[in-house]
Amino acid sequence: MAKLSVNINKIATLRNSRGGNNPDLIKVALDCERFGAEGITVHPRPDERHIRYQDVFDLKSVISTELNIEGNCREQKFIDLVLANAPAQVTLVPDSEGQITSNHGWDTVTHQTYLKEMVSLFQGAGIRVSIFVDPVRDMIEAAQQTGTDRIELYTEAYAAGYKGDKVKAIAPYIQAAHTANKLGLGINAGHDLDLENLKYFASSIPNLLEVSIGHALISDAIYLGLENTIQLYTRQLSV
Ligand SMILES: CC(=O)[C@@H](O)[C@H](O)COP(=O)(O)O
Ligand SMILES: NCC(=O)COP(=O)(O)O
Repeated sequence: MAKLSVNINKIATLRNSRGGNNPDLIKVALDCERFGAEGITVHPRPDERHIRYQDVFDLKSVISTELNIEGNCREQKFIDLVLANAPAQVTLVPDSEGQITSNHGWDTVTHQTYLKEMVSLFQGAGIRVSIFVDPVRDMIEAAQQTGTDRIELYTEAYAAGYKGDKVKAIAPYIQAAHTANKLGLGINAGHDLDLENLKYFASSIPNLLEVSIGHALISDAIYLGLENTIQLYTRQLSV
């Protein structure tokens, strides 16, 4: 069964909107674990508009599940943050400056030499590495050449297509998973996964190891409560 890693960026966004400590990010992370999440994901960005760099240090010292730090390794501050905290996993995402949210995977063909260096740097510090990619065969094959442990499939296109034609929407992801499995790459996935589209994704992708979910899960928690919501999401994964 794939693990659920809860992305708590949105909790930090809410907290930062008033400058105080409400909601308390650390308490929410610990509660996510208590309610059944098997990992905590954060995606700090240089403007610290949601997760602050200090949050990562604070989280690392208290959480007991896997910490997954996502972000742009072109930023030296990001590299330093990851190395200083040695999370279970770092996910390399090619954010451009000022981007509202992630909107594409790495071009692992063009940037293969650079990514190889990054993978080796983080693995040398004992950190598992995952590279955020679109479900495209060439990108997955080139990702494997970097020495990465895993890929994270960028699921925005799946989520957008799910309502219209879910069979068509999942097809490139199944192909991508077969390629990754053949190459011995672990498979994570994330972006815009929600209570409606998660079960079909999880049951269609062979050897899915982890999903990271933030926006929809935190939004659902407003109506359903955090404990109930996390349990509903983990239930979708038990396929
Ligand atoms: C890589 C990815 O898809 C997520 O980490 C997403 O970027 C979350 O970031 P926001 O919460 O800022 O949208
Ligand atoms: N890696 C994806 C992630 O952490 C959360 O994405 P979203 O659920 O906020 O779209």
